[in-house]
Amino acid sequence: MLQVKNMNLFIGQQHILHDINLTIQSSGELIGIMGPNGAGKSSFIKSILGEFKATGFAFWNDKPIKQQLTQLTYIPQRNQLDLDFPITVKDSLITGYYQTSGWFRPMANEAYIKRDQLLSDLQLTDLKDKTLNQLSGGQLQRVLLAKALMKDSDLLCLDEPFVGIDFKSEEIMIQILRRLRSEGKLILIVHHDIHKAKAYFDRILLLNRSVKFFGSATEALSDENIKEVFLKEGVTL
Ligand SMILES: Nc1ncnc2c1ncn2[C@@H]1O[C@H](COP(=O)(O)OP(=O)(O)OP(=O)(O)O)[C@@H](O)[C@H]1O
Repeated sequence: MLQVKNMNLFIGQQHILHDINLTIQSSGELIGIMGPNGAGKSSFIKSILGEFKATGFAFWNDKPIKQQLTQLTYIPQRNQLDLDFPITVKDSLITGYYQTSGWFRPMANEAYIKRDQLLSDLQLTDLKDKTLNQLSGGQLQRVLLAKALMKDSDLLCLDEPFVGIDFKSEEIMIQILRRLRSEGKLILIVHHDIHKAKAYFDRILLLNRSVKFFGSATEALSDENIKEVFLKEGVTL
């Protein structure tokens, strides 16, 4: 269960998040976090994961999230990554394994098996010897997901994973995310494309500095909510 209580975030003089209260009781769900540009969607994810110093509380299964960060998965926006370090796809997945197990533990055989399975699941096997800076946006996003899945966590947070990627990569990723949902994982995805949201998400959190709506994807994206949350800000659909 994810619980966020009285969360407020200030950056300088700006009040970015206002009194966020949210409880997500779930045994496997895809949750979209949506709202107009500048609504605070990324800030919300960063606040619950302790990257931004918000007031209030964020709990995962009744324990503060900050105390269990190594067991949770966060995939930031691709444009926030430094791709200058020439690491290969296959080695990148190994760093994902060490992030959970600790750098000084020997690499277990099962980790290699898991890596090869994930490379196959995300259709990356043919790209395994390429360096990350040789990949297209969609290929790189698939690598980030595969790397994150080297860790076996029950809460996954992805920030705009589908922006600027090819159709095939999006399809491969959504199939994997649905599989994770069926395995009982809670998956939070910051997303902006209203058209695909109903097909992708079970529930949607509409955010615009405060919680505007939280409920089924169909209800969240009613004409009234779209007008209220998105169009007021001048966003064109
Ligand atoms: N590191 C930061 N320093 C200063 N201001 C920030 C920082 N991160 C976010 N903000 C501000 O917080 C507000 C919300 O930004 P945020 O990126 O969370 O919104 P968003 O809903 O994810 O937007 P977008 O859809 O455009 O990515 C914006 O006004 C932004 O300028």
